[in-house]
Parts: sequence; structure tokens; C-alpha cells
Amino acid sequence: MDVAELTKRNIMATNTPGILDDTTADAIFGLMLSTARRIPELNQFVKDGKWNISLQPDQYGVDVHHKTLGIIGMGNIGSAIAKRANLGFGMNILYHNRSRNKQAEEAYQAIYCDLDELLEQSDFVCLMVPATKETEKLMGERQFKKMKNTAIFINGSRGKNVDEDALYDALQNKDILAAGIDVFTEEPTNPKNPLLSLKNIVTLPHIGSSTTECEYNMSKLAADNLKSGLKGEKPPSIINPEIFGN
Ligand SMILES: NC(=O)C1=CN([C@@H]2O[C@H](COP(=O)(O)OP(=O)(O)OC[C@H]3O[C@@H](n4cnc5c(N)ncnc54)[C@H](OP(=O)(O)O)[C@@H]3O)[C@@H](O)[C@H]2O)C=CC1
Ligand SMILES: O=CC(=O)O
Repeated sequence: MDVAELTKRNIMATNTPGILDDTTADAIFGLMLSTARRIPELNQFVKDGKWNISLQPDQYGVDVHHKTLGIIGMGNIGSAIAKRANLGFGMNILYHNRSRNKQAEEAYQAIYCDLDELLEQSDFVCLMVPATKETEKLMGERQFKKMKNTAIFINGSRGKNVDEDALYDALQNKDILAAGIDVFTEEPTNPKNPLLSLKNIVTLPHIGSSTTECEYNMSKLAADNLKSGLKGEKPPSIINPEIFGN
């Protein structure tokens, strides 16, 4: 939304913050586990009736626990991912924002890094920044080349934040081990998207907040916002409260 323009025209803008943080973090952490342990691929292997000898080394996944997770965008959802990773899986947390997140540093021993340092040191890189002019194609050829070739890239943010051609090349050339993505540049993605032809990527149809409970809670808050707005009252989660004056 162009909030500045809405404010100029005295139009209320609302959203549903907070409600989806844990639900989205569950989905993105699940994507990370699925990619590292190759769960969708091995699920298919069993269902296709191919499990007739013991698993071969070329089917092994990689560990998640005690590895280093780099979170680009340590905000609400990034912090919920860091909580799961650090307190649940004993992972070391690196993060990059434009500003420091002292709360995450204290609660999850997260270490602030510049972007290149994070990319070079992380076993998992998880992108959780908003889509802005500044973050468009934040992950491109140069950034994928900085990552370890044993590392896994996860995008739980917005498709536009990644150069999909560069991601394809990085996966195809084995510059990185694998990727898990919940979001695409164009959604729904074209079934001919070259990324879908690769074995070392796990894809989801933007399911971050898609649980029965979370969708209900978001709808309810959206309805509460609308009801207040229609009565001329300040909605519970208004983005531009300045239109009500101080
Ligand atoms: N997959 C899904 O279903 C969902 C995806 N999302 C996506 O996740 C995004 C993050 O959500 P949420 O955690 O709630 O947002 P927050 O605003 O809480 O966090 C965003 C973080 O990104 C950082 N950031 C912003 N711009 C930059 C930049 N240019 N460079 C580095 N860091 C930056 C911010 O820190 P600082 O300002 O200090 O830079 C902040 O820590 C959403 O914008 C949305 O696109 C959200 C919900 C569900
Ligand atoms: O990506 C989903 C959202 O709610 O934002």
C-alpha cells in the first residue's frame, strides 16, 4: 500500500500484525527441515515403491541442529524463527538488519553481521525482509556466490527479494547445496518456472500463515479494523494513526 498517499487522502490503512508470526515461523522452519532432510523427495521415494534397499549415501540429508543460521531481517517473524532455531535446535544465530535487534541478541545470542559476513559464515540463510525498493533482488548472483557451497537458502519473505535466475544458476551449478522457497516473483508461479525442474529445491505455494487458526484470527482482526473504521473510530491496528491527529 502507498500509505503516504492514503494518509494524504485521509484514508485509514490497517493490517493484522503479530497474529501470524508464530504460524509463519513454524512454516519457514518446517521448510528448512524439509529442505535439509529432503523430506518431500524421500516421501515420494517411499510412495513410488522405490524403498526396496536401505537408503544410499547420495540420498542423505544434512544436519540442522547446532549449525549456523543467518537471518536476513530479524524482525517479528525472523525473531520467532531464531527462537525455534536457538532454543529448540541449539543453532548459532547470525543476523543482518539495517539496525540492531538487542532483544534477539539477548534472548537467542544472535550476533549482528554485515550481509557478506552472514552469507559467508551461515549453513542456512533465511530471508525475512519486507519487499521494498531497497530489498528488491537483495539475493542475486554475487550474494549466492558468497554462500558456502554446503549451505541452504530459504526464502520466506517475498519472491521479488530474490533474483530467481541467479537462484536457478546457484542451484544448478551447485554454488549452494539446496533451497527452500515459500514465495515466488510471480504467484501463482508458472508451472514452467525453471526452478521447478531442479531436484535440490523444495517449493511451497506461499503457505506462511495458512492454518485454520491463523487465517481465522487474521480475518477477525481485519473485520474488527473494518467495523471500527466504518464507525469513524480508530481501528485496533491502524497503520496511519496520524489521520486521527494526536
Ligand atoms: N511467507 C509468508 O507467508 C509470509 C511472509 N511475510 C513476509 O515477511 C516479511 C517480514 O515480516 P515481519 O517479520 O513481520 O516484518 P518486520 O517488519 O517485523 O521485520 C522485517 C525486518 O527486516 C529488516 N529490514 C527491512 N529492510 C531491510 C533492509 N533493506 N536490509 C536489511 N534488513 C531490512 C528490518 O530491520 P531494519 O528496519 O532494522 O532494517 C526488520 O528486522 C513481511 O514483510 C512479508 O513480506 C510475512 C508474513 C507471511
Ligand atoms: O505473506 C503473507 C502475508 O500475510 O504477508
